[in-house]
Amino acid sequence: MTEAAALSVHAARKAFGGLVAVNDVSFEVRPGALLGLIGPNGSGKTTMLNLISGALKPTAGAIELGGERISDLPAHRIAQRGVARTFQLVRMLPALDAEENVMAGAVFGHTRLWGEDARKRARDLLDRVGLRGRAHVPVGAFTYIDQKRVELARALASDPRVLLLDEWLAGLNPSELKIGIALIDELRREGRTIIMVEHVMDAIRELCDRCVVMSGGQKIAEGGVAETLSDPEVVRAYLGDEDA
Ligand SMILES: Nc1ncnc2c1ncn2[C@@H]1O[C@H](COP(=O)(O)OP(=O)(O)OP(=O)(O)O)[C@@H](O)[C@H]1O
Repeated sequence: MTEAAALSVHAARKAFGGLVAVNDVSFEVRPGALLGLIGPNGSGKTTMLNLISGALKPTAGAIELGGERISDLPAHRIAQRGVARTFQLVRMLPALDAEENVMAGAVFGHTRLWGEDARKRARDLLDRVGLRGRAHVPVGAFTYIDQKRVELARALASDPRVLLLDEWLAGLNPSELKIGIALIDELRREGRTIIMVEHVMDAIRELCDRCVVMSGGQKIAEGGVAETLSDPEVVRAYLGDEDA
């Protein structure tokens, strides 16, 4: 890897029996960059995020965070080193209120805070994602976009070095989508390092510095967004039927 990479993936491979879901994929993310990870359904994107976060162990290859190998570590250690994520299907503790859910991120993640410090961080982040005054509502009572906001706040609560967003914009209506894109844009502007798996191409075009395209487990293209999205192989493998 180059010295400057925040995260680097070296020939990562994940096989589920005979199915190679991620097939020797390599890429890097520079500090402060927002990388889009795109590709058709089943191309291996979520598996790639699972390898980075440690939810799955690579069959081969390695992943480094700031030059240190993390791919041998269990998921909770990777979280402590500074990788936080949101999930394709929101995962939270529905009986707990928003503040408690976000505090959980502060307590278990990278920059560990306790007690009042964690509570203050949680309140600030809830304000930040647009949930001022709703800290004590159980998240089970929230609308879908508001649950997504809580999940984002939870992921941010540990001040992660790399944030992984797995289709965070999926399922939002057009006006919610604008709000969601603006929120991610704010994170980008404040210099967060982000990898976003996303099918919403407008968001990829608007937000990402670069993108990596996967198809059938392999990386088929990588580069600046405009040039990558006009690559004939990308259009054939993905955009032809998804972005018409
Ligand atoms: N735990 C697992 N066991 C077996 N096969 C799996 C497992 N997880 C994923 N797969 C398979 O690996 C392939 C890649 O799946 P993955 O979810 O990573 O794709 P994706 O690009 O994220 O798709 P989508 O855009 O639909 O979310 C698929 O064929 C999927 O069925």
